[in-house]
Parts: sequence; structure tokens; C-alpha cells
Amino acid sequence: MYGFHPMKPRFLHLSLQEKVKNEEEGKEPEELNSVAVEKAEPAVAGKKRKRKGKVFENVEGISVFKGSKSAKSAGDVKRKNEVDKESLEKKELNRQIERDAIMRKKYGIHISGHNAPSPLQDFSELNTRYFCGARLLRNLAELGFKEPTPIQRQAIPVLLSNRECFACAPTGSGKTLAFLYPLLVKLKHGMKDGIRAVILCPTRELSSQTTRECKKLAKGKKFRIKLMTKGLARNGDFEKMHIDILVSTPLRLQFAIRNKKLDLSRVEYLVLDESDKLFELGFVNQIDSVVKACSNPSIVRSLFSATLPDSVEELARTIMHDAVRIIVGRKNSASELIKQKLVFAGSEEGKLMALRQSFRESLNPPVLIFVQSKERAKELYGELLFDDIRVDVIHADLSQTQREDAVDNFRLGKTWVLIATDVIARGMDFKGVNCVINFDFPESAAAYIHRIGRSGRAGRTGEAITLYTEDDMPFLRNIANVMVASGCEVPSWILALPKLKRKKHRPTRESILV
Ligand SMILES: Nc1ncnc2c1ncn2[C@@H]1O[C@H](COP(=O)(O)OP(=O)(O)OP(=O)(O)O)[C@@H](O)[C@H]1O
Repeated sequence: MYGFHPMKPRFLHLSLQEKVKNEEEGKEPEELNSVAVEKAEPAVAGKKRKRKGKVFENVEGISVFKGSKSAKSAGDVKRKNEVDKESLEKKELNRQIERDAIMRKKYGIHISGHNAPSPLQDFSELNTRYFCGARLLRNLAELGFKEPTPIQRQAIPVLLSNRECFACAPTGSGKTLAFLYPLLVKLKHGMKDGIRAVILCPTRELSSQTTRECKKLAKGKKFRIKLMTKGLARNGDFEKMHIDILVSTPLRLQFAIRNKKLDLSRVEYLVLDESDKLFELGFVNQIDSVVKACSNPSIVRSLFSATLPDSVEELARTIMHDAVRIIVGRKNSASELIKQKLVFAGSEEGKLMALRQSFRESLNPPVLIFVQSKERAKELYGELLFDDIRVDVIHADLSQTQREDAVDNFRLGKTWVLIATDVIARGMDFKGVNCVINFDFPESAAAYIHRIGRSGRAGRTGEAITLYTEDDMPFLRNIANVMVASGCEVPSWILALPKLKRKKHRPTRESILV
């Protein structure tokens, strides 16, 4: 599918630093062996020199060799200095590796890939280590970001070192800044050189949110940051337009590449946000077009998501070279800040009753309710509209403006309860969503993780309630496992349910209308 990059013979020409780091990072046994053999060499050389030193000492007393003494000892001193320097460097490197390992452990960062740069201690290191400039640092401070989150600590230095990466970190843990910030540092300032960075997101809402975040981070810098709207994709005169950073959904970008001859050959950074979604069947063809169009050989690609199945990693490896893999916490797990609950509602009718009951007992807005389809979203909206709740709905049948309004009103607190399909399940950053209700059982563990991840963001706690019926029983264990992995209690009988082969769960459900 993708242009295959043959693997570089990575372990043939490694520097000492690389080798030692590889050892630290737990390479394959054969790789370790080769490193160990090479590492042993300086020690052996040291011994030889010692022996040689002894020989010289013995002959020093014999006058016939006196004439050559000063020349030999000068050479010796030089060699000794070199050995000392090398050993000092090695010691310092080992100390640094130790410090990195301690820090990674502290923040739950797991990495693989050779010679990954040290994690950030704090944002000020962006200046001392990467000369990122005062303006961008000031923007961070103005946005209230005091400390980097774990994914930012590791992914920012990786990308600033021009290394490709795939990164998996919990929902709401600051992945957006982790890919936006290095991109802004690297591009330095606006130019009229064509598009230099592309960010792909699976939905329009997320593209729009990412564009906004990017503009906030780049405040005061003269970057041209553009969101690929439908109008722009259809009518944009890209040859005349100056764009540094383009944010788009894959379909719109593919359309512009094909029909408007959009030139992406100068793109230096390509980010695939929610990458596992983008590698799903519906998108993969579009992603392929974009990846091919971004033909700059020195492009740095990065993949970010809260869920990264092995299959996606394998596929991603075919388009990436020498990538660093960063996992924060446990791979494919829900945020530990969310209190999760499973509630048996018996039947479809029972679900509506359970929902009304829970709203009567306590409604703590903002609340997000996820359903399986746009038809069901409309139905549930019809039901709740006449209850005394400020409710709204968002799904793919609404116009762009209606979708934007629904998101804005929810953000502003005008809407208390937003009913949604999975169109806003990924990436959307609503501040302080108190509760996510899965009115319809999610179609997969990944869908569950992303849906409930609209709550419990940026260090805040949240709650998630998942309603289930008899129809959902076979899929219960899958979700229960995610809950257990993130520290929630689940009745043991659920965990003892038979294991199902992974497949999507979209049962035909009875109408919500009563
Ligand atoms: N260093 C930081 N300190 C405090 N807050 C931060 C920091 N970085 C990001 N945030 C805030 O955390 C929230 C979540 O960030 P973001 O949307 O990037 O999460 P995410 O990891 O991409 O989540 P998702 O997987 O759902 O897409 C945002 O409101 C963002 O402004």
C-alpha cells in the first residue's frame, strides 16, 4: 500500500551513546550481544595499555632505552587522556541514562527505538536544549501550562530531534500540544515556501479544534495556519495562497490534492492525530494519497492516539523510519481519572427509564450521552426535548453550522446535555464534562476509551456510566477488562464471561421512541 522504506541496518554503525542507550532500553538479545561485544573492547584495550605500561616501567631503569623515554611517555599521556576522557564521557552518559530512566518511570513513560532523547524536566528546557524562542515559551505560560504532561515530556524532545514517532497516551493528557509545539519550533516562522506542515484529524470538529489550539500556541508568530474547509478544498487557489500549516480531514485533503493540484511536496511535518482511526478501512485510501503527496524525503511523520492496536503499529511502521515508540501508562487503556460504572437496564425501554431516573436523582452538567447512530440520536433528542433539561444533539446529518453551534453551546454551558454519535467521541476537548453516559453500548473497547475520555481531562476527574441490555452481554467482558485495567471495580461474574473474538458490536436495537 505505502511506499516501503527498507529498514536501515541500524545496528551496524551505532555511536557509543546509541549502543549504551540501546542496552538501557532493552533491545533484542542479538542486538544486545553485539552491543556487549563492542562495549567490552575499550576495557580490553585498557588492560593492554596497563600491561604495556608495566613493560615500560620495567625497562625504564635500563639506560639504553632512556633516549626513547620522553617520546613514548608523551604518547602514553595522550592515550591515557583520551581513555580518561572517553571513560568520563561514558560515565556521564550512563548517569544521564539513569536519570532518564528514573524520570520515565516516575511519569509512566515507556519508550523503544534507539537513542531516544531525554525527557523534558520542565518547559524551560525547551529554550536551553532546543533554543525554542521566548515568544513560544511565553505563549505556554499565558495558556496556563506550567508543567509538561508525561507525553509532552517525551514526545516534544523526540520530534524536536527530527525523529519520527508513534505515541499512545491516555485521553485528555495533552497530546495535541505534544505534536503542535515541536512543529511550531521547527518551522520557526512564516514563509512563502508552500505548505510545510500537515495535520490530519478524522473529523471536521477535531480539525477545527486543532486549528484553534495551534493558533493559540502560535500567537504573535507570523504563521499562516489554515483549516481545510469544504469551500477551501473546492475553490481554494492554493498556488496563490500562503499556508505554513494546514489542518484537514483526510477526505478534504485528498479532494484538494486530486482536483486542485494541491502541492504537498514541501511538507516537513505530517501528523496523523487519532491515528488508529485514520488507519481504519474507510480512511486508509485517503491517507495513502496524502502520504504519497507528502513526497519530501526528509519529512518527519508522527502518529498520536489514546489507542494504538498492534495492527496499526505494524502498518504504520511501513511508512515510518527509525521511529521512536512512546507509550504513556498502559497501552490502550482508559484514563484513571474516570470513575466507571456498568448499569444493567434490561431492555431498550429500560435504558430510557434508567436515564430519566438518574437525571431526576442528580443531573450534574455538562453531560455527554453517546448513542449508536444518528437515527437514535434524533430519537433520544425527541424524547428528552420535553423534559426540563437543556438538551441538544450532534450527528452527521446536521449542517456544518449546526454542528459547530451544538459544540459551541455545549462549551459555553448553554447546553447541559449533549446527545452525540461517535462523531465527537475522539479528540474533542470539552472542559469539565462531569459525566459521559453510554446510552448505547460502544462498538469496541477503543470506542469506549475515547467516548468516556471526553470526561476526566487535563487532570480533572470524571464519571462514565455505561448502560447495557441482554443484547450487549456478549460484549460486556471486553469493556469490563478496560475498566479493571484502569483501576475500577467490576463484578467477578462479568470477568468470567466467555471471551469473544474481537469484532464490532452494533446490534439492531428497538426504537427509543416510546
Ligand atoms: N501541560 C499542560 N498543563 C495543563 N493543561 C494542559 C497541558 N497540556 C495540555 N493541557 C490541556 O489538557 C486538555 C487535554 O489536552 P488534549 O486535548 O491535547 O488531550 P489529548 O491527549 O489529545 O486527548 P484525546 O486523546 O482525547 O484527543 C486540554 O484542555 C489542554 O489545554
